[in-house]
Amino acid sequence: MNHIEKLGWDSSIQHEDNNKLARVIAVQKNSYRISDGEMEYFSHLSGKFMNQAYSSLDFPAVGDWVEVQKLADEQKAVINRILPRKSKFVRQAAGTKTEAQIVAANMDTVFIVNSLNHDLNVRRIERYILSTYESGASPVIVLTKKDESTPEDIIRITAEVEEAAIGVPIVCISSITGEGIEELLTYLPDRKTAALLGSSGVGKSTLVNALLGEKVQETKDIREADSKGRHTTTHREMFTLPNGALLIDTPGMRELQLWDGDGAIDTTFQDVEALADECRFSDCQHDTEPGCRVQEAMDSDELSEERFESYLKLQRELAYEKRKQDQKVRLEEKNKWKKISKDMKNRYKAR
Ligand SMILES: Nc1nc2c(ncn2[C@@H]2O[C@H](COP(=O)(O)OP(=O)(O)OP(=O)(O)O)[C@@H](O)[C@H]2O)c(=O)[nH]1
Ligand SMILES: [Zn+2]
Repeated sequence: MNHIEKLGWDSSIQHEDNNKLARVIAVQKNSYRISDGEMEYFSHLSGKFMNQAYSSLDFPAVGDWVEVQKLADEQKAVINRILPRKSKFVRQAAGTKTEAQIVAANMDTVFIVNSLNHDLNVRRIERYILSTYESGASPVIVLTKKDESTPEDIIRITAEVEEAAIGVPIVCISSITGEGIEELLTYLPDRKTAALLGSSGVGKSTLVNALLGEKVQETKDIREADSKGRHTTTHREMFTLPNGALLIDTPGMRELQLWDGDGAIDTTFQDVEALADECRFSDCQHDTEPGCRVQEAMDSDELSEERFESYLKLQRELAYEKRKQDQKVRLEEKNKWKKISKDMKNRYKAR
């Protein structure tokens, strides 16, 4: 097997020189740790790359495949470009600015991690499922801390989640006792990439350690004892598991804003969409129209009102985000041309 295949490279994709390929395994402040499956390199972006990067989405993220120039003796490399992404999980960065951030790239599966024992919010899970479909990956729901939950709680919570996650696998695990880990591994085959996503404290890093069989990720208890007061996973990283799968750990997200929404809402809310298809009027607003199948389903408790509310809310939010993005794209396009024309003027002056 080729070295880069160990990192999940799909060898059916032709590349002029496999020796120039590497995968981003960690993003630090101004550098990227990359691997070619044999060796790790500290790398930075080439000048040309920097000149052509206009938005945060143009910069490398964990899981990205990059084309590089290696300086093997020094374990350093220069990144020349990012290869097209087959999937990417995008979220709005913290703060108020509309700046998108890629949390993980080129993953096959997203593990939506939630803890069974506190603060489980099905509406938030719906949001994550939607974003996962948007990302181009398949969702799997992981409910952690099974060892701290009663069998009754597990049954009740799983049923609740099932209702909001139609067709999405659900796995209950404990990283302490190892329960459910075997089942989870069936979603983590050799050379496939998965990303762990979920709020802070749900047990992502503990799971990584359990899967690796060693402590590589600092977990909360250690961090709390740490006098420096660090309290979140500071560097997200990609790990190769003993079975050959690749796993991306990400820092906990407080909130998840929606990004782009093509078709993802239909998949996430296929039950609601199927009902809506049966309304008498094709432009039914599911409000007070006669022959509304959605209202009928809510009256007979076939569909929960909370789920329908959530559907409407996410739809509104998507429409809002879409407008905001369109505006941003227009602005970026304008700035890009401004920059290009300035570059040209400078070059002209230099002659
Ligand atoms: N009982 C029990 N506790 C767990 C389990 N998994 C994680 N924990 C505990 O939950 C706390 C948070 O776990 P972390 O792994 O640090 O959570 P995280 O999701 O990585 O958090 P961030 O890095 O902030 O995103 C720690 O105290 C863990 O020991 C589990 O399966 N059972
Ligand atoms: Zn209707």
